[in-house]
Amino acid sequence: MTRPPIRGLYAIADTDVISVQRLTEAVAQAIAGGARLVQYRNKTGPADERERLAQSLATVCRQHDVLYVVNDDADLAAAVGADGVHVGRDDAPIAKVRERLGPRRLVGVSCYNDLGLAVQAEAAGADYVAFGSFFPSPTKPQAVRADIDLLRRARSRLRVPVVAIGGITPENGARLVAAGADALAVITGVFAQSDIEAAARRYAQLFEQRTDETKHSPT
Ligand SMILES: Cc1ncc(COP(=O)(O)OP(=O)(O)O)c(N)n1
Ligand SMILES: Cc1ncsc1CCOP(=O)(O)O
Ligand SMILES: [Mg+2]
Repeated sequence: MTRPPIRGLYAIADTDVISVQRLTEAVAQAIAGGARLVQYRNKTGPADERERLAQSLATVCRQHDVLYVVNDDADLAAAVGADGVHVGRDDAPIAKVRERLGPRRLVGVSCYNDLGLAVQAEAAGADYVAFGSFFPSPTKPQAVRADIDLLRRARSRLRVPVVAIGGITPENGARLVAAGADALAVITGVFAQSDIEAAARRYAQLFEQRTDETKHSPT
């Protein structure tokens, strides 16, 4: 089966934002709203709970043919049959993760505001790179800030898909898509909302229109 493309709403299900009791249902709602990728981000839970939830989200994502990525932990990603793992500067190096997961699973890499890091990540075998935070993030207020122009430069320099993250709303997200973001990674804007499905739909709609800056009017 061919894998869906890395494009659209990338919903990050963070257990600091959504309770473990509601997590699986919340992810199902985000998918119903149009999320095309899901990441499981659990920085604090005990090991048995982390694994149980990782498995539960794997099942929901598989049922809906949505890409499923585990944050930080390649062993957990492999254990639950996830599509891939996302790693940053405090996590295992790309080569180690690739060795652990083999050639078929996705490896996503945080590149913050650094195009050079992304060029290196692509050369090292990353399947996508992520930049941000583009806006103040309620989840990671101390995150380094990235400039929207970075997306344009990344788009023209890289072949791998480019993900934007950090404080993204349906309003400010349109500018990121227009500048070349293939996917918008969102926590608060989806999972801290009372109607998760409706919130997800507003992001998904940003990918339904052709918003890129090369768009031209008919002559
Ligand atoms: C899609 C996406 N982009 C960036 C991050 C951040 O990863 P990292 O820098 O490793 O920070 P933590 O999320 O682990 O705190 C991400 N998780 N997903
Ligand atoms: C994990 C991460 N890395 C940079 S910002 C961020 C958090 C994004 O969450 P939110 O969508 O709530 O700003
Ligand atoms: Mg990490």
